[in-house]
Amino acid sequence: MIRVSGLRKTYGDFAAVVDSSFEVETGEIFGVVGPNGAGKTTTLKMLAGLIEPTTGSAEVAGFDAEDSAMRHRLGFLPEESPLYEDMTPKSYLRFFADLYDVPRSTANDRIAETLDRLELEYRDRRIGDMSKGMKRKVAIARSLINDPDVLIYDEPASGLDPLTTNSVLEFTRELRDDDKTVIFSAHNLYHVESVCDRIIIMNEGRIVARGTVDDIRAEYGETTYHVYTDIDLPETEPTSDGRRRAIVDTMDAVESLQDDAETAGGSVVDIRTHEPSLEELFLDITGRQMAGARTATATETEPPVEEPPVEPEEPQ
Ligand SMILES: Nc1ncnc2c1ncn2[C@@H]1O[C@H](COP(=O)(O)OP(=O)(O)OP(=O)(O)O)[C@@H](O)[C@H]1O
Repeated sequence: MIRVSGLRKTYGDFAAVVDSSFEVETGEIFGVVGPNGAGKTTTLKMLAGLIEPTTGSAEVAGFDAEDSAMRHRLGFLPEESPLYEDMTPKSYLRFFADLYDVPRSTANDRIAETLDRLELEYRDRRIGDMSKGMKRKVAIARSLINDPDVLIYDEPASGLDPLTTNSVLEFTRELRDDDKTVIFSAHNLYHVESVCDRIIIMNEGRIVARGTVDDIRAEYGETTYHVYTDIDLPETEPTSDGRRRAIVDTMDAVESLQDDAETAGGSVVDIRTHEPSLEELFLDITGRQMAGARTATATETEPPVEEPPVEPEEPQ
């Protein structure tokens, strides 16, 4: 449904997106994550045909992203989406339906169904008098008014209360059942992990990891074992609930702790495996890269070490 190949965007000498390639299947929810300035919004805008790539190509729903025909197959929800505050949700959505030439009766049915699914209350209220969560729901309904195949959601649930956040995330998950393809970008990685089938992690314009969260965990993460003892050992630290715990990364280390506890007259009372969350993987992958970049820069800019002058050898 989406095919991105060698996409690159430069502003003068600065590369915001570098050689980005990925594919997204129909019905998939595909996450784009990365730290501030990683190139996520630039990527989403190139997919939405709002920014022209410097090189490379993006194909969306069978069209080149720059082809205006693609816009009819796309619903784009930008991070900031100002609405016409004096309109009611219904009149606002009808207005957008007209722009897409959706017949009035189809539009009315679609608006009612989408607002029902989003559980939007007070539909006759002026948008300007609505809460932030209600406004976001109206913007989401707008993204669906043309019944698009592809949705691009940039921070759909940012700044919403937990209840509204859950409802927006659940709504996004359900889009999969309608065979919609969703590109989903958010800084809250628990949201990303709970919604997305596959993700890319971007850093400084490049894709630095890709796959399911499990794939990324298998490639970059490390399972650790949290071993609790009923006796104080040099390897253990006190926990906030008054127990003693050691964190180790091999089963041999777990067995060695069991031996040490028994030798000291105690025992291991609990062992828990800990798989890194997407948040931990993200911090590890991007943190490692930034540390690598710092080391490289330091090496490049370090002044050459001055050699002590070589004393001429005394003739024998
Ligand atoms: N029009 C522009 N001119 C110059 N630089 C730009 C322009 N648009 C974006 N950039 C730069 O490109 C880089 C990537 O920006 P982008 O907005 O894509 O990042 P992002 O990953 O979406 O970040 P955030 O999470 O903060 O929204 C940033 O360093 C940004 O300053």
